[in-house]
Amino acid sequence: MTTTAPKTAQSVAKLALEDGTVFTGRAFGYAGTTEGEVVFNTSMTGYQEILTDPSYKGQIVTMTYPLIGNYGVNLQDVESKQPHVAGFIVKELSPLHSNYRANMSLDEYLKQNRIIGIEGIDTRALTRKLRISGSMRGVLSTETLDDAALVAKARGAKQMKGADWVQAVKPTANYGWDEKQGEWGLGKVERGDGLHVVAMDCGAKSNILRHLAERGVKVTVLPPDTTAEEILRHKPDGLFVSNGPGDPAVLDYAVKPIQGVLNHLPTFGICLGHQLLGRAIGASTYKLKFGHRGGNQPVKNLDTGRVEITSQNHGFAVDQATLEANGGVVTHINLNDGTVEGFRHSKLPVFSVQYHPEASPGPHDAAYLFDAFIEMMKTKTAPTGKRLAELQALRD
Ligand SMILES: NC(=O)CC[C@H](N)C(=O)O
Repeated sequence: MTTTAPKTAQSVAKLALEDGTVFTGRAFGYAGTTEGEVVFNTSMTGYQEILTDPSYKGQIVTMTYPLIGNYGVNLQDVESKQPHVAGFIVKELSPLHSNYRANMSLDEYLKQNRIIGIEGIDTRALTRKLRISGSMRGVLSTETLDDAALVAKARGAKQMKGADWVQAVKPTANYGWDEKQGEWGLGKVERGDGLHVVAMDCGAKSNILRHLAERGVKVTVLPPDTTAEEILRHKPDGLFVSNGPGDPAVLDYAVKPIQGVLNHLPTFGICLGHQLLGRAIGASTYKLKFGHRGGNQPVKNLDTGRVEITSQNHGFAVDQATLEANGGVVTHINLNDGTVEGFRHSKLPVFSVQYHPEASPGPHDAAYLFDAFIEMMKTKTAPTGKRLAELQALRD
């Protein structure tokens, strides 16, 4: 389907940052005013998966890749039911889109879902600012165009540090999941037929659950403010803790049930789930200066030295010293800044990664981690870095 966007006059939009910078561009998507933490993502494609990743709640995302929207939006590649970003910034919105699966343009999709966009600003200058000063609060507006008023509003916006955004995206009731990965095909995988996983949904990306279902695992999804008793009532073979938005340091209600089952259940966590598992064993978390968001983050397996290129989206990290002081063994680090990207517990069947093995968007290098989780449910032993590398090699 190819659509040429009607050439209507576009109205002005402004992005104001808390440091006083104001960018002026063209409005697209929905009209109005929005605020959030401004963060950048370096993925070249995958804007639809990024928009619908619940972990972006409360954040205005700028794409560093300069041309966005050329393949439109389809109704299959969503990571949740609707977009969650607080606003969207691109250098150039493609004036036409073309893809056999496209149902609509990015502009139409954002209008329908009430997401405000801005295009035509220098996203490279914006990203450099965020790298140098760190992520900043910002306001995106198509209505209030007074610079001083916008900057004042940005300075009053909610801080990401200390924010519980999980409440805004968590499910309200238990549900089952049976959608599979399907057409992408995973090649040789560890089968989990007959295994039952309880997944704690803090704002889970669909592709994580698809990866589990693809391997034959029965998945029961619970809200994060559950209890250890409720998790165990389902008689699962393992617990999975999902990704999600906001600051992990304030999510005691999600840490508590995890602590209650750690001695009973093999447990795997991704991103926020990794941070919550870290907290559950006694580690602390902290905010990174500008975080890691993109599809090309290099991660090193410390046991083998092997590097994988990973998909990431996080602004907080697990503190290495408190992790190691509480039985955590660091298995992976980020090669850009040396921060913790994965750990296992020295005694318990528990491991987790800060990055996204389900990709969506991003490379599939790390999909073997789902195989490792299935193996851990069978062996009741956390995988060493060496074993992870073996599982990875099986899929090369
Ligand atoms: N993708 C995620 O799960 C993000 C986790 C957490 N909200 C962070 O920013 O670090």
